[in-house]
Amino acid sequence: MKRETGLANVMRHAPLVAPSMLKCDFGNLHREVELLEAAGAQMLHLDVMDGHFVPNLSYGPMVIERLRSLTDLTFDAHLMISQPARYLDEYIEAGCDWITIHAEAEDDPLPLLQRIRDAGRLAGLAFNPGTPVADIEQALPACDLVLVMSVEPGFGGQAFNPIALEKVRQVRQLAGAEQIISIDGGIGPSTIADSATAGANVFVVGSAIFDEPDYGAAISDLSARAQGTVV
Ligand SMILES: O=C(CO)[C@H](O)[C@H](O)COP(=O)(O)O
Ligand SMILES: [Fe+2]
Repeated sequence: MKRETGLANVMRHAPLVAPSMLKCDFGNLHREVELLEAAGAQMLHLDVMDGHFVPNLSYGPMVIERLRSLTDLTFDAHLMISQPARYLDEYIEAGCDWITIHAEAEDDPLPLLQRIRDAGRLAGLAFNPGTPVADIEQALPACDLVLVMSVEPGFGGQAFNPIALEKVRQVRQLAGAEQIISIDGGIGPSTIADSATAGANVFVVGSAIFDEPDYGAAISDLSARAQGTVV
């Protein structure tokens, strides 16, 4: 199966639920990927943490490269790392399809976003709850994806910060209907519908999938809520 990295994939399937591999069983990654594929997941959100930009460590390009050999699902890499310019090529070579850097990690994200696009990947820019939309506005034309953090980055299982809803609304207004807007942190049955109404079309979900016994049921329920078919 050919991997789809283009915007068309999102628009065809929107809204998309992106399981966050921060909350999976790291001792059994192959099994987790199989379960997610069987559950109908179309992408994996890969949270890369360096213990410096955020106070937590997760995994890096070597683990992602091994995951790449296990699945054709779209890889949505969320780089919570300092100096992303220094490490970017490793994530490109590891097979990440969407690559998101943090606005707080780069004074001028434009050259990096361009490097990601030049590599044929989707270029994403993430920003924290404390960062105003005005700080990323200039970079919007260079972004295939804008990732609005609805928790402080670094850990799964945190409570959703509703400040993200207003930011999603602002980004949607500034960037238009075609923009991929992802929301990340504390997304679950009680927060996904409001996030969709605000204008998000990709929903990163860790706890609300991996804490559930049936990943397929969880993803179906969340997708239905995002589409407004469950109230
Ligand atoms: O980027 C992240 C944390 O920095 C994760 O993607 C996010 O927290 C997902 O986990 P949960 O749904 O449990 O909040
Ligand atoms: Fe994330």
